[in-house]
Amino acid sequence: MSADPRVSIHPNSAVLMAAIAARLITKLVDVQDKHGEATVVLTGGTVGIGTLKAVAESPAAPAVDWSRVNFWWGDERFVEKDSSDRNTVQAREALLSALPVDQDRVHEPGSADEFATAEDAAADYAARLKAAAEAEHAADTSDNRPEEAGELPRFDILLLGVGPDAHIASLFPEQAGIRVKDRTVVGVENSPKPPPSRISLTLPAINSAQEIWMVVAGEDKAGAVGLALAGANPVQVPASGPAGRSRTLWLIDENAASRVPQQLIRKDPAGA
Ligand SMILES: O=C(O)[C@H](O)[C@@H](O)[C@H](O)[C@H](O)COP(=O)(O)O
Repeated sequence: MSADPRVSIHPNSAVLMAAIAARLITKLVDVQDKHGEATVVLTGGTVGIGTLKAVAESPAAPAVDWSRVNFWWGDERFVEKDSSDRNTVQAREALLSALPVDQDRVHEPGSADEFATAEDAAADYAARLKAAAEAEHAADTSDNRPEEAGELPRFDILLLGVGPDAHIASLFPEQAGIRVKDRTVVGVENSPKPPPSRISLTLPAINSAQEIWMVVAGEDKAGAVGLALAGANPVQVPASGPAGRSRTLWLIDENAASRVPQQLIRKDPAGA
């Protein structure tokens, strides 16, 4: 389990999204130098999508070999595939359609015109994650190759937005999804944030990631951020649950940081 979460505070949401984009580009280049490819788990939401737009506008974006980036989503709305409500549609419009990505490496969760229920789409997404884990395991020639492939491929960076109610992905306070420990993906039928039907990685799946970046802006999130950094129970405060294997980074603006007790602001060692 990673050390305590680190916090990097930026003056406003525009600077925050540009800074996250710069970090993401650099991190993807570093991971590709080490592994030959990189895997990022994207999030929906204002900051999540705004960050992708900032990547698209960055002159440094071509430094990443986008044909060797694997894209997954932390959650998705269970609606028609081409609906503007889809996180994947918004991600394609913001960034992916402008990049030379390998479509075989873009793993979109299922949609309502492909599956009968969110639960069916969740089972399919879990199966595809497991297949990716097995392919990665088979290709691993390193000395520290694990015995078993496991259920999930290596997630190098996993981005998470946070709702005003402290939800992450589509895991909401006190709902069944945040309590699931024995599955990687769940269907959600009663999301308080519309649309109601969704697919979500579970907290154990989220916490399999090497690095988790919590990307949050706005005064309306300050309470959730304060409770999460104070270590509240993840069932009541899902944003308190994420803990990356090597790093958990809160990338927030000053408004979102406004109700975090100063002693809980453990600066990111690299500085803001
Ligand atoms: O599908 C979704 O709705 C998102 O994945 C969700 O978890 C989002 O990240 C938060 O609700 C924050 O969204 P905002 O940044 O727009 O408040």
